[in-house]
Amino acid sequence: MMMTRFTRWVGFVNRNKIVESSKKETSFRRKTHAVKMVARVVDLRSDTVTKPNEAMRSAMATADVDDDVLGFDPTAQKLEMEVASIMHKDAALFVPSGTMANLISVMVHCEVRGSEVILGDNSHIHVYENGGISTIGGIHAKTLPNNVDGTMDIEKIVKAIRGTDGELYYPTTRLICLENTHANCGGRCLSIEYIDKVGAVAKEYGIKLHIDGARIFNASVALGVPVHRLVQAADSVSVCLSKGLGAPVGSVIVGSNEFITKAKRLRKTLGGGMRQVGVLCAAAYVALRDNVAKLSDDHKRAKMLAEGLREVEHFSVDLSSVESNMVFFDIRETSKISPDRLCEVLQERGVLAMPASSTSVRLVLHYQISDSDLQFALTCIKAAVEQILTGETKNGVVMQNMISVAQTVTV
Ligand SMILES: Cc1ncc(COP(=O)(O)O)c(C=O)c1O
Ligand SMILES: C[C@@H](O)[C@H](N)C(=O)O
Repeated sequence: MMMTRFTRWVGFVNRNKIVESSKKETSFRRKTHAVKMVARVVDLRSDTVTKPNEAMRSAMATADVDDDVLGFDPTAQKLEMEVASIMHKDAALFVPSGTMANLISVMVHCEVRGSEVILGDNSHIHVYENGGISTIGGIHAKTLPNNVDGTMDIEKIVKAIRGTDGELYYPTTRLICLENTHANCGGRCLSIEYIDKVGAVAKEYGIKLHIDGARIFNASVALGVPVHRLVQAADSVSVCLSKGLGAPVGSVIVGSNEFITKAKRLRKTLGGGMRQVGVLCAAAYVALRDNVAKLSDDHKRAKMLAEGLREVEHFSVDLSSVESNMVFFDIRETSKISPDRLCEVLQERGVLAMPASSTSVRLVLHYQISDSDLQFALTCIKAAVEQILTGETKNGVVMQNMISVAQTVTV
């Protein structure tokens, strides 16, 4: 399960981060720190790894701010109005994370005790958000199988809906959650037709539709559909600005005025009411303004990467599944190469990647990955496979791009 591997892998990367030795050496070499530096790091672990660019930092430094709890922060309000307008929804609310955005959205829709939400068994809300909708929201999750394209069978959704007129022992379904693009299904895009059909089911049964739109702009660009049309059927959407758009922090929830009013109160309850939050919103505004247009390049590079990976005989890549900025590839068991080992060797070579399962690896493109980074990563991947197959030891290998720099520090 990616979650377990993901957590383990993050721990591995942190433990092995090549950092300047802080220990003052007492030996004759004490004036010298041997710092193993990797001259270049290409980070393909996720699109959450982007760092704020100069325009974002400058906007943060000069942001017009005020107390967003006692009144409103002008920059937060500007961002919220912009996102609401783009999504063609009444209102919007800035929150610190996509996880909180989803939790608040589900809790508002399912505010009556005994509520049930229908969601995918491979959805981010179900797999990676600590079960917050249950542990904090007291909401019952009814999971349905996610298909490889990120959808859930509509017939199964209809069958799963339990109304207020149900048996005394049934919870009441009040919400359906979709995810677009779908992270664990390889960044696949849910079509307008599918979303509209699910929306029609929700309306027919008097329940709500929430879209986890952490990468909704990726879906919009990949499908060539305006984002507001893609979310038209949704009662609420959580939009991550800190993924492919590259903001350092933050998501925005959009919905009706009534929904956002309730969401704002719940955000405070959950500790998400922030004071001069305009510092963060200023960067998010730059991300929204500048980076949507760059997403198509990420998608192109994802396809180029997938094509390059197909040249490695031990890998299998389904090119048709690469619809946005993610590439998942399988490693053939006959190769005896494990995803963990491959990612470990790649890290030594300056490429960061994430195991997705016991047989697959995930690579995620973002606007801070260049064409040259892509070629470098492919070269390192092929070299890493060769290294593992030939059993060369770490010491015996001239680590490509690995340099040792003796840094003399006068103590
Ligand atoms: C599909 C999806 N939804 C929600 C989230 C949660 O966002 P955050 O990490 O900001 O809590 C993520 C990843 O982070 C995601 O990939
Ligand atoms: C793993 C997950 O939480 C994160 N959203 C990612 O896709 O990297």
